[in-house]
Amino acid sequence: MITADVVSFSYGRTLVLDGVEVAVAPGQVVGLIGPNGSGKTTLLRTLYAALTPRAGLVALDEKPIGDLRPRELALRLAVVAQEGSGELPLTVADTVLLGRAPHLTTFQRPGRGDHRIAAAALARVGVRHLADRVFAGLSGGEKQRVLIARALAQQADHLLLDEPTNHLDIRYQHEVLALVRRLGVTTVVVLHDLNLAARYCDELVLLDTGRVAATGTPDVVLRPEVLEPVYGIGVQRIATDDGVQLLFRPLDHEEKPA
Ligand SMILES: Nc1ncnc2c1ncn2[C@@H]1O[C@H](COP(=O)(O)OP(=O)(O)OP(=O)(O)O)[C@@H](O)[C@H]1O
Repeated sequence: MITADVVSFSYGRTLVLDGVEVAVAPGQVVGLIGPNGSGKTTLLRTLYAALTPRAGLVALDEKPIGDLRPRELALRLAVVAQEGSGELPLTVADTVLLGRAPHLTTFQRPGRGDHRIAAAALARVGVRHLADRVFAGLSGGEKQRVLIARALAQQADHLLLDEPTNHLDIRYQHEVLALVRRLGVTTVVVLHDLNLAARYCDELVLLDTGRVAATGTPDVVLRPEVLEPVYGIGVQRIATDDGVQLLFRPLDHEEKPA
């Protein structure tokens, strides 16, 4: 379980998170949604201790995250961040093997079991054929899938993902999020696509300029009266055989005479 308890954070004097509360129950997939600059990435970074809140507490199973040693944290929490993993001249196979590092002692090399786990992680995101390629030479979508494979190889019981569907084609947007759901690990995922959020998240946290504007199931949060004031866009909600779908229209356009 991961919780953010009345978390505030500032970059310099600018308050970017203001008393944010998030609680992710074991095995739950919680989506962080909200407009550009609303604080999603900043919140995610406080959840994996890359940023220290100015006030409030982030805890993993009720233990303050700041009290966990880096290796302990890496065994519990896998992260697929926006900033990627640098441009080290590593092969894809070696990049994914890095996910095994927290399971090894300082001078221990990955063993056969680690290679098997890394290969299985690559297969799960459909990029096993890229194993011998250099990571830096991959397309954006291929890189994204490899970074997700690295997180899977880490076998942590918490997973934090910042826009994991960025760069992915439509099929892999769904495959990756369906896979995340199937993993059954406690997950926080930043998503821009609200229809993906509707389909794959148990709960959503809607941020608006650093505050929680709404929280609850997709059915509760993804309503025109909730979304329109936050995003400033017209929202139509349609019930289909396949669940709720949202359609969007620019408000300005509608208000202007033809
Ligand atoms: N390193 C930084 N220094 C100063 N301000 C920052 C820094 N990183 C982010 N900010 C500001 O903090 C606010 C929240 O940014 P954040 O990246 O968390 O938003 P976001 O919701 O993830 O946005 P997006 O949807 O555009 O990715 C923004 O106003 C942003 O300009």
